[in-house]
Amino acid sequence: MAGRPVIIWKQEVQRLLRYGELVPRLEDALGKFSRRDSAEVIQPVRCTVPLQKHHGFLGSMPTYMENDGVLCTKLVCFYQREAGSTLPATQATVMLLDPEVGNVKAVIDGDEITGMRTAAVSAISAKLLMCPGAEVLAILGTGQQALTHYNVFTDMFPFKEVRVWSRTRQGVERFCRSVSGPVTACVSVEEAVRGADAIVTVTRSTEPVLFGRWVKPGAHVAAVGACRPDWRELDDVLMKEAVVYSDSREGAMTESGDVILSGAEVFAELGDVINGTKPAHREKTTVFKSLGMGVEDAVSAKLIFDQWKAKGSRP
Ligand SMILES: NC(=O)C1=CN([C@@H]2O[C@H](COP(=O)(O)OP(=O)(O)OC[C@H]3O[C@@H](n4cnc5c(N)ncnc54)[C@H](O)[C@@H]3O)[C@@H](O)[C@H]2O)C=CC1
Ligand SMILES: O=C(O)C1=NCCCC1
Repeated sequence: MAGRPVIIWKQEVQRLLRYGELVPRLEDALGKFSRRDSAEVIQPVRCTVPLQKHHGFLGSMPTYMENDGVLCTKLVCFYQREAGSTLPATQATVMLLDPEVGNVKAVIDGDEITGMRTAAVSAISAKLLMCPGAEVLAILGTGQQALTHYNVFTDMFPFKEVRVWSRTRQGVERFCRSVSGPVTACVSVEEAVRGADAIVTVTRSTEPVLFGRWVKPGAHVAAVGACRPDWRELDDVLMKEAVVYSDSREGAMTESGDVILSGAEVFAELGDVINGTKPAHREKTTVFKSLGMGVEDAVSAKLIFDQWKAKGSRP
């Protein structure tokens, strides 16, 4: 019989997961996903159950990577919170299973994984699609994802200025206090994004907050929020003018209001660019529409579990 699953809590995940190791594994996983070889990766579009009374959704994200011996699923609840709510926008748990026997090997806190792997994939999109010599980054939103995006973007790229905008002054002030590097607080989205080379949208908005008329031609946008078919963060002008990339074409066509409601075409997946089967249009305005994928959680969970076994849990 299989032993009991190990439980890996948030502090352990924070100790074990490092962008330097995570980013190359995510690039590899995105490439494998886009090859659509079912002997390599099986990852359906997220199955979502509405939690109508609570204005939320339960998402189930199973993934099997046969050659890597990884069987994993994430359960994530995400909500449309009232302005001012102190409850989290998302809560996640990741389970790593033994594909041969079927037992759960590890139950891992999913919040840190979701924060770090989402930001790391956005940074990969910028690595592939942002114009060379980018100097200004703008972040719209000041929650969990804003923080992980700030950390990995400033780690991977030499921005001269990072601007941040939130709906509330308190949100921006809290964010500025929580980051370890320089940041410029902005009072409007327009002020934050005018002239920016890279823009990250990490809000819970269900209406467009970023308008194409403010976006510098050639800028790269990583659009992370609005993960329901009737939710928006970007307007039609931006969606139609930009070359649109996504993590999963099927995911974008099923879950992204920005893609579905604007009628924009998804030009390529990030994995297609990584595999060299589609070009990276760095010279054009680009949008990476992120929905989040099970393969990203699966490689993160394997990395954490392998590290946990090698280094042991903290006494
Ligand atoms: N693409 C992906 O893989 C993932 C996407 N997400 C999505 O990313 C977004 C941000 O997530 P977290 O940072 O965890 O949430 P959070 O609740 O920590 O932060 C959300 C931010 O959005 C702001 N906000 C809320 N309503 C707004 C509105 N109507 N207009 C403008 N700003 C508004 C809040 O003030 C806050 O600054 C959410 O939409 C979430 O569902 C989260 C995880 C993974
Ligand atoms: O991939 C994820 O994890 C999520 N994506 C969309 C919103 C909630 C979490």
